[in-house]
Amino acid sequence: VHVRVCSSCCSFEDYKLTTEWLMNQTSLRPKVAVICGSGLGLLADRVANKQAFRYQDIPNFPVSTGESHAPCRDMKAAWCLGPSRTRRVTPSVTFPVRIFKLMGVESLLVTNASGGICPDFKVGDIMLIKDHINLPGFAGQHPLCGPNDERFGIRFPCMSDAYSKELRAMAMDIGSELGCGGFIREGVYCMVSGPNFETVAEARMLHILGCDSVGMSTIPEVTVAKHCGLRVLGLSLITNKVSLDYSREEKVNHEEVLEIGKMRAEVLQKLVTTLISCCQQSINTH
Ligand SMILES: O=P(O)(O)O[C@H]1O[C@H](CO)[C@@H](O)[C@H]1O
Ligand code: HPA
Repeated sequence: VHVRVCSSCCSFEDYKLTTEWLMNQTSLRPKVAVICGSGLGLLADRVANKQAFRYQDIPNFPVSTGESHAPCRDMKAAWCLGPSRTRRVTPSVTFPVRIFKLMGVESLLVTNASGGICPDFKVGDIMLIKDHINLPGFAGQHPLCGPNDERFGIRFPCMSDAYSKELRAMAMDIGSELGCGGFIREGVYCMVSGPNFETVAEARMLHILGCDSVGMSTIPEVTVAKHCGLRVLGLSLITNKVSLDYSREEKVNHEEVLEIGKMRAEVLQKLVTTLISCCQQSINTH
């Protein structure tokens, strides 16, 4: 398995080859792409007009190496990346994002599971990601490290508006129409590298830093998407409450994360499918 160290480790020709291969395999040209988080693979089941590819069949695509902490996710449906065995800090997770861009995608919907830090959040809430803190990025694990390819974007991209305000407003409206406005929130997502869940001291630090939820993914994809000019919407399902208190007995585990994903699958499916058509419409009318 060839694991790329950062997005610049692939040449533009590598990206082009993969794009051309995919475009020769399908006549579908979606404008919206979706990346599914842990336990959220069912989102792909509702995609109409599906054509599925296995990662290992796609030239240059990062291949998953195992059950956990693997560098990529399965491709479940057209321009819809299925859930990981966990995508995290390994930068090859961003390879598909540039392929989306070259294939004509304009908006990216990312979903993930995360632990709620904001005391007001409840398990099962859906947090629209308003902003993020890229902790691995601070430590030098950044998907845009290395030489910059101007054909994708500029050397020093602005990230202050990484998550589209317009798409967030659209998600809020759709959520209310679908009757789930009561558990849609907005907040700041923080990425840690994992794979362990946070200690109480770490969780307290994240709280002080202004994080509303914490997970181990998404920011590399969003950073690369923003760099190459995609509009991004991030939906984070709060699957557990992060312990900010030593007296709390409950212990978080991955099974619980997947379980809550299943519990919210139907609502998220409806939300995401409606969002896809509204995004598509807003692109068509621009
Ligand atoms: O971010 P996604 O892939 O949804 O997965 C989340 O769930 C896993 C932990 O249970 C971690 O990988 C965390 O990042
Ligand atoms: N911490 C980090 N990642 C997570 C969590 C969490 O509590 N829940 C789901 N993904």
